[in-house]
Amino acid sequence: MDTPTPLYLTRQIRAIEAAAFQREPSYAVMTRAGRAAARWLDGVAPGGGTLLFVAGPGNNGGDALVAATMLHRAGRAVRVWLLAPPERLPADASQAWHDACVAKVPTDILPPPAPAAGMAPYVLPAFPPRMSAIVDGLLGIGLSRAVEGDLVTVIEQLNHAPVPRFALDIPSGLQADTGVAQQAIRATATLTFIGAKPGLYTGQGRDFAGTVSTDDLGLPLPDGVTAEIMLNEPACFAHALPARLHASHKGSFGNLAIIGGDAGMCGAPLLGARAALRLGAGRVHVGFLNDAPPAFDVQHPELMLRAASQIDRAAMDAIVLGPGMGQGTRAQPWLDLLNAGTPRTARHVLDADALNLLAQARTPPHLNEQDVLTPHPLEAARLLSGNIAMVQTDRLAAARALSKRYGAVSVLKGSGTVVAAPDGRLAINPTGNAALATAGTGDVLAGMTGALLAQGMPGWEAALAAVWLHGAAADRLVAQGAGMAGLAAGDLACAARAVYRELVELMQGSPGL
Ligand SMILES: NC(=O)C1=CN([C@@H]2O[C@H](COP(=O)(O)OP(=O)(O)OC[C@H]3O[C@@H](n4cnc5c(N)ncnc54)[C@H](OP(=O)(O)O)[C@@H]3O)[C@@H](O)[C@H]2O)[C@@H](O)CC1
Ligand SMILES: [K+]
Repeated sequence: MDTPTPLYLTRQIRAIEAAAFQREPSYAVMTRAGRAAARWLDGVAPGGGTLLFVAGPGNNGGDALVAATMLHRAGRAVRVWLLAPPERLPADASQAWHDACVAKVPTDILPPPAPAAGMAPYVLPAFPPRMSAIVDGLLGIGLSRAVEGDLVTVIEQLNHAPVPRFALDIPSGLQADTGVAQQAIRATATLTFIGAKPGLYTGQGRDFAGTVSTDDLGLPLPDGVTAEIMLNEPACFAHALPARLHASHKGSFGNLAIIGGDAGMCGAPLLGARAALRLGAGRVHVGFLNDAPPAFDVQHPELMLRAASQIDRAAMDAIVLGPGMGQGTRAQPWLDLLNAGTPRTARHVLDADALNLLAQARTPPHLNEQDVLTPHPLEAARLLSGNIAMVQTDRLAAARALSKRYGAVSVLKGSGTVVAAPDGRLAINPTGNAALATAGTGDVLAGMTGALLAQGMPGWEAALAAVWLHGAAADRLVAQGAGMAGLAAGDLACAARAVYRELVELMQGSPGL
């Protein structure tokens, strides 16, 4: 199994670059970036037409110029639009411009976009005839402020061109550390240099970056740079997946209770419980807060349904609090039981209204690194006494702050779910898609997390595995034609089971489930 992919913040990429520039000329590194880009474009960009390279005022434009020159020399039809005065380019980009001119690459120098939109809108020239793709070398990790003025119009026009767009390093306008973008190139695919960046995978990154490939340009990590953020891949959690020995019984795979289901919301804990069953929990109980709990689940009579008050808390290995729980008087005592001084054995997953109650708690409950919080951005904002914009502006920082404040693993849901541990570990999940934007998928995730905790996985690995499997299940369903629109949360459990089985087979080399 591959080692997990590290994600680097801009300051770390700069440190790697700086160390490299001590050993070799910076233009040699740019040449490698341009060559990597040329090779990549040769493989992914449609042939038979002109590749339009759009180069900006910095070294990202330099990468584009080097790639365009190499492809031109190799006989591909290219054209470069330089949206900056050549005499003001930084040294390496200037060298790349010089080399492009010497090689007689077809180029046009366009007026630099003004920082504030003028009276007349900035209109790009007509695209080259038979243009087959646009290569985005406008802005890279040197993005220092929001995209404004004429550049907004330029990006809009490029985004409207009816051809694929290929971004070099990062789609122009996307913030590499956070995945925030007001306006950015909407790329079909991105080739990122030196190391992958978190902003390509979370927030708006997934929508703008398309398929991401990485070329490390052969640069080693210098002393003092360590990966603080990982891409959540099986290598991050597979070692902790529960083993399933032949001589085992239902007690070997844990007791899980899902507590919730106040009046009118009985479906939520059932969704979680069904998913937990499919992820291997030994016994799954559902404790309903409403007065008339259903006697059994027609779809899954294996589940044990009862009033929440009849759940034997001490017998549980894991408890999920929150699906359909509401914030009524029957819900609060379940949170109070988490106060310091109240003994408990079960690890807890807190979801939905359990999180809203947690946010209102006067005395913070006693949570630890074996417990998992699964907020969406609004719940996270409440937990951090902030607002959604604050959370979404830096999802990594928000997830880290949640874990620090509450002492538990936190799973900040949304595009590019972020998982944080109280000790500072961070991961971004690459699986999942917009089909998950439907009611009940959060209940399913909470149930899956509870199932893995009940089977003894540590909090960090259980959260990573549940998030990855949940997203991979949605990806599989969509690939099979179930969605994007219309995927039902209840569809996820069996797909997650199939993905889980394949993962275990991959790990063990034989059917494990
Ligand atoms: N040197 C090398 O050998 C290597 C370089 N590499 C490549 O270089 C890239 C980094 O290059 P870079 O540092 O020059 O920054 P880049 O992203 O091109 O942009 C800077 C320019 O944009 C401007 N600008 C910023 N924000 C703006 C905004 N909102 N709206 C408008 N303008 C804005 C900014 O202006 P300023 O902030 O200075 O006013 C400045 O002029 C990196 O992503 C990778 O592709 C790698 O291949 C490794 C080898
Ligand atoms: K770019």
